[in-house]
Amino acid sequence: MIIGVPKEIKNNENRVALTPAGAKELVKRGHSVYVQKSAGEGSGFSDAEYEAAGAQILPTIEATYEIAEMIMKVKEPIEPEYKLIKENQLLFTYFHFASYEPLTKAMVESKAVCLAYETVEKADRSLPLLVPMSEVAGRMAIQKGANYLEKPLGGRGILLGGVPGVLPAKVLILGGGIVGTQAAWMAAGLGADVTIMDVSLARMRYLADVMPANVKTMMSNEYNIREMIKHADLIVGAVLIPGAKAPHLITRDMLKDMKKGTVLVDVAVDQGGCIETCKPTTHENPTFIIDDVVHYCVANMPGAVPYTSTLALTNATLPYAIQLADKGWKKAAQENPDLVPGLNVINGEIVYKAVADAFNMPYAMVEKYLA
Ligand SMILES: NC(=O)C1=CN([C@@H]2O[C@H](COP(=O)(O)OP(=O)(O)OC[C@H]3O[C@@H](n4cnc5c(N)ncnc54)[C@H](O)[C@@H]3O)[C@@H](O)[C@H]2O)C=CC1
Ligand SMILES: CC(=O)C(=O)O
Ligand SMILES: [Mg+2]
Repeated sequence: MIIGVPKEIKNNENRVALTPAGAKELVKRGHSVYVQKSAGEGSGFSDAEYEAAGAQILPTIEATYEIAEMIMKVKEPIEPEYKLIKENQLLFTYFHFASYEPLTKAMVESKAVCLAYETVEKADRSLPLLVPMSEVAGRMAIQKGANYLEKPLGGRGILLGGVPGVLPAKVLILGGGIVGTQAAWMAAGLGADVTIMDVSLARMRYLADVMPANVKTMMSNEYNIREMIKHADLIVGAVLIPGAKAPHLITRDMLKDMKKGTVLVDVAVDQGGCIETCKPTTHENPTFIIDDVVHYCVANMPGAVPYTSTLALTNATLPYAIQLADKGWKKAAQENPDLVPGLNVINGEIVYKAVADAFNMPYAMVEKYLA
């Protein structure tokens, strides 16, 4: 198969979808790998390293899309890329369709095959291609939150761990999945007073077992959330309903009940956000303030730590990329059920129900393409 790896063009997105080591694995199997010039630079991989691994370097993004049967990317295509995508081309990347209707419509119109990292799902319901980036973003959420709690950046001016004789900050985490768990470990390690809210009792039982004593769990419902936000210094949004738009657990009217200088880090912003007032921001302009509450809503947080993120992401994606390249998407999905829910759009039809529902668009059963 001919594989193309374009350079990411989203603001401060320094990750790349394939390392030289990954390129070598694909080339060894007889595939042709084309990497756009300097695509790996932000992650510390030179064009020469890709060439040494058997890949070929192309000068432009246009040439990379033009030649490829499968495009391997990190972030969802953004507007300038829409016109480069070809009918029947396989796109293997994050999409987060339910949060952005123009992308969904553009991919339907392209008649490409969109296989979304974030909805590839194993039999145990885990999301193997989301997990590594959620691990990164969960850990970063506390680094960022601690930073923006500083007074000159708009925060309350409170140190997460406190000091002897002064109480630590209160960290509230909405959603105790991968992001929430990693955020809790980091905040707890710094000495904060942490509460994780989730709707899954089983998950909270697990968390109560493994977390240190400064992490508590609490059922997530509107009543409890309204009470807890009054006392929180840092709130991390980390809920997910796979493929769907995130529910708004914190609504506009709740901001007035928060303390001045509270910091909100809505990691779930890529699925639309679980805080109503959160709108996607960039690493260049990561925050805005509403009602004296600092909002941090960067949709590609791991892009800022590409050395870690590119390796973590490609460790997970490469085995699936190899199956797709060896067999083509249809046979690969027939033989590996993890890939089936990854299919979101095929030949102009939405085949992932939560995406179709998000925009009241028509939905086709994916099975029709796998027969
Ligand atoms: N902004 C960024 O750069 C990044 C964003 N993300 C996003 O972070 C979000 C969370 O991802 P993961 O932790 O991997 O998901 P996950 O599936 O591991 O965890 C989600 C948790 O939310 C819980 N939940 C669902 N409804 C809830 C409710 N009403 N109240 C409280 N909890 C609820 C679930 O029970 C589950 O434990 C996703 O939207 C993901 O795409 C992930 C990586 C990077
Ligand atoms: C998961 C995701 O959206 C990211 O890593 O940017
Ligand atoms: Mg994202």
